[in-house]
Amino acid sequence: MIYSQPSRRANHQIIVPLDVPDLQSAIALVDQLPQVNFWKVGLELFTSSGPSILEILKSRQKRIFLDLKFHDIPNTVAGACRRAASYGVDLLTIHATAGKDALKAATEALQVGASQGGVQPPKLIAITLLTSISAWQLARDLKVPLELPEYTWEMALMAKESGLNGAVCSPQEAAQLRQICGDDFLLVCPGVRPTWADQGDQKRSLTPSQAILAGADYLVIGRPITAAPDPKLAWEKIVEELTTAT
Ligand SMILES: O=C(O)c1cc(=O)[nH]c(=O)n1[C@@H]1O[C@H](COP(=O)(O)O)[C@@H](O)[C@H]1O
Repeated sequence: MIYSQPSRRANHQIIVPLDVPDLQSAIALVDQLPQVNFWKVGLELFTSSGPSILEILKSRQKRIFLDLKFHDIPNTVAGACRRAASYGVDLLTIHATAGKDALKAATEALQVGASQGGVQPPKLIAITLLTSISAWQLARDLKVPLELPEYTWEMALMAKESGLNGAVCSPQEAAQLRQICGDDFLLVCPGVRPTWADQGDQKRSLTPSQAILAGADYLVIGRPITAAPDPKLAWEKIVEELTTAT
């Protein structure tokens, strides 16, 4: 089944990563692209600058995807999730391969952390398989005997059964995950590349319009926008593509 989203939502469906080395560069990017409603704070920026960027984004009424990709034993993951939930962010990531016990501990810890912080808990979404991994690498390097699509379905289903709100998947798997996991399971797709952008290290990509038509709720699009000669123009081209496609 093909899903489509109302076009007026196009500029709310794009999440732009702040993949920059420090707070100053992050603020400069946020200032350069006031049209962006949803920003992602990931490992590079959080490692260099800690949580201060979160308050800055909130003071500008931006939505926040805190992409820390937790992957550890249940007790450690739960502690990290309690702290992360207290920040009042919208989305938070954990690797599905942390396993069922860690996923369940994470979902429970979010409730505790959010109530301690007096905020709403974030939606917890599981990384199924990084979009930089090809089918060949999955088999040869990671020694996974399942076919790649099946592996991602299994990871998404485990996440759903463990009480998570959604998954991060490549747009190439979005249509099947939507069918398998249902309409109320969030699908967040990185690895999105307009036809005019470089692939970079992404191995399983589709265009923005293909990803939305496949059933993605949100698209994470970084370098095609942030490394473009004119980031504002690149953003507008992608919004236009989404608006005409849906
Ligand atoms: O969790 C993520 O956001 C993520 C998962 C994944 O499987 N692949 C992936 O690329 N990402 C993130 O999505 C962003 C993609 O950036 P670009 O490749 O520049 O569009 C980066 O910030 C990655 O950390």
